[in-house]
Amino acid sequence: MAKNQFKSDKTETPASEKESKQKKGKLFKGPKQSFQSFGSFIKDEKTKNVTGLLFILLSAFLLVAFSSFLFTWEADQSKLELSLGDFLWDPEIVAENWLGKFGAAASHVFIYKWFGIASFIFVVLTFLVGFKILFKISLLPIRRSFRISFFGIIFTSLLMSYFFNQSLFFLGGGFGYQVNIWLQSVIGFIGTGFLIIFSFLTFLTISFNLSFSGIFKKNETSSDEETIKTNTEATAEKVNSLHSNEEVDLEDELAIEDEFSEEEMMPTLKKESKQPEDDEQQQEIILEPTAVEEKENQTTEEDKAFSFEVAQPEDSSGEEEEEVGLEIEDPIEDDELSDEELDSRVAEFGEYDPTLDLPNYKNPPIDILKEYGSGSIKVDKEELEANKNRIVKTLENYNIKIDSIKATVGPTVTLYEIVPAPGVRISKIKNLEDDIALSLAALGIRIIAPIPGRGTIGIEVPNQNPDIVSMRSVIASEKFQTCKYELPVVMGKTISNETFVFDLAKMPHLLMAGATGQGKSVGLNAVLASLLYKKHPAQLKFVLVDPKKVELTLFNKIERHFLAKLPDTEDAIITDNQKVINTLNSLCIEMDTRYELLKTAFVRNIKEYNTKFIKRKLSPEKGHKYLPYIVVVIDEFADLIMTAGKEVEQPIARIAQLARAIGIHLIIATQRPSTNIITGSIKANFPARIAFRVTSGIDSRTILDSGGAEQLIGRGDMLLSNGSDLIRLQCAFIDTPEVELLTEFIGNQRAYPDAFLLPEYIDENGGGAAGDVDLADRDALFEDAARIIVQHQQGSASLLQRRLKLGYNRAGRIVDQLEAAGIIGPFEGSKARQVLIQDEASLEQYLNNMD
Ligand SMILES: Nc1ncnc2c1ncn2[C@@H]1O[C@H](COP(=O)(O)OP(=O)(O)OP(=O)(O)O)[C@@H](O)[C@H]1O
Repeated sequence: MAKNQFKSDKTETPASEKESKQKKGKLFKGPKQSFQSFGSFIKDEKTKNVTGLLFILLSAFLLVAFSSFLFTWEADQSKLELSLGDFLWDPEIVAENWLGKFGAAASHVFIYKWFGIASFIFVVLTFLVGFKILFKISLLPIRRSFRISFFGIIFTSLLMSYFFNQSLFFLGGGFGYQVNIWLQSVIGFIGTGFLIIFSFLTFLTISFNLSFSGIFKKNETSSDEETIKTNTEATAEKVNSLHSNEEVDLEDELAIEDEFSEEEMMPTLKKESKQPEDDEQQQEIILEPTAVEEKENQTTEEDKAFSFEVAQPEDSSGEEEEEVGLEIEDPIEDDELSDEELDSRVAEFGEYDPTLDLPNYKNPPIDILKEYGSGSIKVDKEELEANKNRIVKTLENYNIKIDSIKATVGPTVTLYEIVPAPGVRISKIKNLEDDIALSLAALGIRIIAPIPGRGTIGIEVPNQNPDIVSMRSVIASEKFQTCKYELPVVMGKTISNETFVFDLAKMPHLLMAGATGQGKSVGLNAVLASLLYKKHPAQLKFVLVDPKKVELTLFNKIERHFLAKLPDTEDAIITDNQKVINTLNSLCIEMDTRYELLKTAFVRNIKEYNTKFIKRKLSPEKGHKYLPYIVVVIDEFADLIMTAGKEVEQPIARIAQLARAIGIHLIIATQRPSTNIITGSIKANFPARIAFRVTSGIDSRTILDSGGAEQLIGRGDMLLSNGSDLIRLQCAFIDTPEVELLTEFIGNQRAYPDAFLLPEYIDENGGGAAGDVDLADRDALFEDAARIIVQHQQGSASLLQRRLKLGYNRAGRIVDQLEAAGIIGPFEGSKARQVLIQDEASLEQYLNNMD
């Protein structure tokens, strides 16, 4: 195997160590040659193929023989009652079974004498084994299938004999018959029945984790809003009782993780995605052609040139972007298990399912959210007509002729799309942008000249009766429910009334700005709610920074489900500056550790890493673990930058620059979008920006690099820029009581014992430098650490953390000691330290001399 070769190429010692490791635990110990050659015969590919074929043939043989037995058993029975030897070898005797005497004899033994029709399970088992050997594919987990089959055979045999012990004796077979007779003599017919039921339920409980507690529970996702409210009133009681049990239960669940059936391993998200959606259809507006025709009949010649059309909504969901990944240099360590061994591990235990940490966790039901507005758009024909006339007239005043005009009605604004007459230059209209806006004299008019890629001119005019886009309607939309994004966010609706969903993982960070009271907090809540509706606590963690201590406080209820915090801190929601600085630096450490993990796993990004981990291709013994996404939300960013300045800007810029591949995403919100807050380095790393209404064109340019946000009408009217495109959206509305219900629903469920702990960060200024290290007082693991560092030729604390299972502090101290001892070089920023000793022999000598 190439991977193993790499390791053995590198140094001799690890290779021989590894060989001995590989041999350990194998069937034949000791150096005996004959065993080894027998072993290699068994492992030979041809032997495996022939064995696989034999098993499949055997399975086919048994299937045909057993099936035939059901029809021919009576005919063959009398002959078989002779001795088996006579039956097989006497040429006078002819068997009716389709597979002759062998078929008759095999079925007689399996079905009649042993287990009755349960013997068909042997057909399945032999097939599974044969298929696995031949194609190296496990159709079902083998060991588990054997376990279940063992019980299945015994149980079916008993059950069949219990019911058919007279008439159709063979259904239960000799085993079932004898055991039934004995049981019925001991505990009677009814008692035997009870025993069979009991053993069946016990089997289900053990093998499939059958839960009786769920049987009478009502289905929470389908319950109506009333019930949810009542449930939440009973919160305190439930929480208390939950808390007292949860740690023990959690451990139990983790211990039996591998015993879960495949159904139970399905993520809980699926339930939500089935909810029917109808909003999209409702809100598609089609101006009836007849109405237009009627109108046309009444209009003048000139008017005939203009008609209203409603554009078909286009799919504006985030396009697939190419993943930006990390470059992989030399591999450091390899997987010591072969592909086959890995496959069999997956076959045996099933894929790793992170959601089994909290298997009963339910995503919030949609009923928690309220429906605002009508949910459908009423087109006011008069309004459309009046606006059209005003636009045409205004343009005429500037001598601009148009060919056609069509209207697309959105929830809060209507887009009038104009095709200018031939010869009219778009630049002319562009120059008159402000004058036209002034002539139309309405707040919120935005002129897009030209609409990118279309060569038409757009004029957005606010609707007189805007409709509220409720969070409920967009969460329920099919687009959101069925989207397979890593971090799906449903922000609201586009101008063509289409639900707008994007993948935060691809953005990969978000900057949100807007003057006070224009919908920023609602927007943040919409982002958080979207993620909470789709993700399991094992898949996502939030770091929440809220200097105002009001906006995000509601989310403290979900601390032990979804929040991340520094070790030894009380509250997960961060409100003071020093803690923000420590947390951001801690995230940088987390980022470095994750990069290390990705590198050792030979993958480019978190998605690939987790996929590999789920397939059990990364061993937790080597420090690998399932990595949840981390979304960092910083509200009131301006306050933070004003007080902490560079100290926060630097780690933020670093995370923004590098964290995409390892699943850390930033959302920064600010009221004051001035250039000293949204600095160049921040802007450069935040291609995705959202602007709610701002007070000036300058602010708009600071956020979006273009004007327009000052023309918005507020109340969630927003512009989203993703690099090149600028999209106008109506943000979905979610009110505080809804957020409260949402967090309560999650908070009331069983949780992790604590919030997700980020790595400890020691303030450089407070920490001791390598110069202060007392080498006489070396850490007990100093020598082991030195060996690991020299073996890998990589001086990093995170390597030690993983290899020696150390906390960040202790690993950091050992690194300082290694530096003081001259084994590694000084700190070099984000790069690993240089290792000053080249091989293990020199190191051993060096360590001896140290003593
Ligand atoms: N998407 C929306 N749809 C309808 N109304 C909205 C929407 N967003 C906000 N509003 C209205 O605007 C009000 C203010 O919104 P929000 O609290 O989000 O503003 P803000 O920008 O966060 O203000 P501040 O910065 O002062 O906290 C809300 O109470 C609501 O009435």
